[in-house]
Amino acid sequence: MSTPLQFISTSPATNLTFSSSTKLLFAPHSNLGNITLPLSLLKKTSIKAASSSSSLPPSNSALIPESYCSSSDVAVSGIDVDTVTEAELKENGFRSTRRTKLVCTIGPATCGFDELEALAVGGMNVARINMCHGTREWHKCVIDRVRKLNEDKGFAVAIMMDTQGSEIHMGDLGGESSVKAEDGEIWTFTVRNFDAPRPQRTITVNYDGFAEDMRVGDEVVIDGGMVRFEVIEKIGPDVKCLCTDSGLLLPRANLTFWREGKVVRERNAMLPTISAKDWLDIDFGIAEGVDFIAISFVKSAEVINHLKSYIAARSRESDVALIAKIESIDSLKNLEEIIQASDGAMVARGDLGAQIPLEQVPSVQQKIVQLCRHLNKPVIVASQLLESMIEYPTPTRAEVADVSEAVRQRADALMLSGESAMGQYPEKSLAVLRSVSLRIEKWWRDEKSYEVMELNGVASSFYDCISEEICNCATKMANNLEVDAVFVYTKTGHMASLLSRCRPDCPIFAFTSTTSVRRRLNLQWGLIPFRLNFSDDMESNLNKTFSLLKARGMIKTGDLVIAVSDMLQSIQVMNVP
Ligand SMILES: Nc1ncnc2c1ncn2[C@@H]1O[C@H](COP(=O)(O)OP(=O)(O)OP(=O)(O)O)[C@@H](O)[C@H]1O
Ligand SMILES: CC(=O)C(=O)O
Ligand SMILES: [K+]
Ligand SMILES: [Mg+2]
Repeated sequence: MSTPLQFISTSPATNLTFSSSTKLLFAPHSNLGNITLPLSLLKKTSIKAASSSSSLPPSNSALIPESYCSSSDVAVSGIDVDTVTEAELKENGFRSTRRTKLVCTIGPATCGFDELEALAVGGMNVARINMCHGTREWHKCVIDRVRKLNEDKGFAVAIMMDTQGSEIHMGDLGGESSVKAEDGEIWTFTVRNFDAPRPQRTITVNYDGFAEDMRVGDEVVIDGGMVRFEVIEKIGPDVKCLCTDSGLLLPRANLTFWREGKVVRERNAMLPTISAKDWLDIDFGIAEGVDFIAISFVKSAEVINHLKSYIAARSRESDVALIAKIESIDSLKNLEEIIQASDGAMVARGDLGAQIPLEQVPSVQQKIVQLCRHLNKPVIVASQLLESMIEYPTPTRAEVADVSEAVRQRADALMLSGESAMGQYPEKSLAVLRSVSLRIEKWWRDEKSYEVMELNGVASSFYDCISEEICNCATKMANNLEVDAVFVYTKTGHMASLLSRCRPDCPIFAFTSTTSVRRRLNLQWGLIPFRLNFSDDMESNLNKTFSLLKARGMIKTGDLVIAVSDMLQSIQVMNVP
């Protein structure tokens, strides 16, 4: 079997002049040095959006002027472009666009239209809803709002639904947002339900076998160590515990149990990964057409495969991607097969840090990030990235260092949890993630000092193998020739992810004909996804793209581009005519 492999150099490329493209390389970016003034960055964004279309008046409620980014605009131009990326490209040039993607958990602090819009303008690529909290009606409302904003304002925010999972957790504190437990206090953990108000210093637990399974002397660890108790007495359904480490108890916080210095796992092992409530939430997610479902406390590849066949049976059209949350000891034991079976993974450091010693979390994070890249699956680093910003407007130095490390590891995406769900400074937190990402990405490009990762082959067929080689070569050429962008024409998104996996120095413009593929690509490092109708004729695809993007001021004559496609399996190098 032979597949035609085209290696075309179109005429403008035969006399390549690098000077014009290299000038773009390190365009000064006034924001980059500023990681402690997130507010000014957000202001800058709104000015930027307004000024890039100078004839339009700035809108006061919307950060991007309405007429600048209306969906009719998008339709007329024949290409769906993310208005936030477009503004960023125009201002900073290709080389300085952000490569690391940002996920924001939506909660009471950010569920309003204005707040959601501010996050989208601030660079949110994916909105996460956590089914541990809130009602399905509440989540539906958030999904509808994000969709409406995408439609009206030309954003491309994808939606990720995160399942509750069936680990053991506390009840909801009778509506209180938090309760303080102090050292030396005696609290009761119980499986009883209360109709009347919850008695003082009483915590309900969702696991019926709780009182039976506990032993005097066991340690009860809340939310991975935010609060600790020691079991002192068992009385029927009640377990009396002494608080040994004071702290705030949050509604539905996770519980782990330690005996003789080790996590007790037997009882967790008996719980299903996907609970009855999770199945209903998954049905809801499929019906709402969410882009990603993140599965909490995955223990094996089997559950992912099972869910995939369930989704396929329920809806042939559905192409929801499954993200495996790595947050338990069991998931670490079966790491490779779980990631292989999934469409991506999340390093869920919150619960993970409750199950393994905290000092092991950094090396496990690096291992998961690297493994995901080898296996060509997007990976999200999550939890406590900017925890102090729930309360304070600036991050700690240690938090900035943690974010930097995740960017340096070249994770696909970073995630905000409480910072954006219920914190006081959601937009500032996002601005910090954005500016730290940009700064570290630029630093690594300038230094060229990052370790070159030898990537193993991932192809499962000869055809795939060709695609993979094309992407590896295109990346090498793009870096050596210092091109402005790689263009990829991809139906399924696969070739775009193979390019992303190589982490090239320039951004990747990914053209795909379906909206759902485009939104899914939003999670992947360095991809700028566009929706475009294209044919099998690369020459006409390129001409069409060039004229559409030139008309929008996103590229200009002379820009150096490498184009690859998964229809023709070709590589072309050219200057924009
Ligand atoms: N939809 C929501 N409604 C109310 N509060 C929420 C909502 N989503 C998140 N929160 C708040 O934000 C906090 C952090 O959110 P996050 O999604 O990280 O949840 P979590 O409960 O810590 O657990 P996990 O991420 O492990 O499921 C939560 O503890 C909760 O207080
Ligand atoms: C995100 C999540 O579930 C965790 O960190 O535990
Ligand atoms: K969850
Ligand atoms: Mg978790």
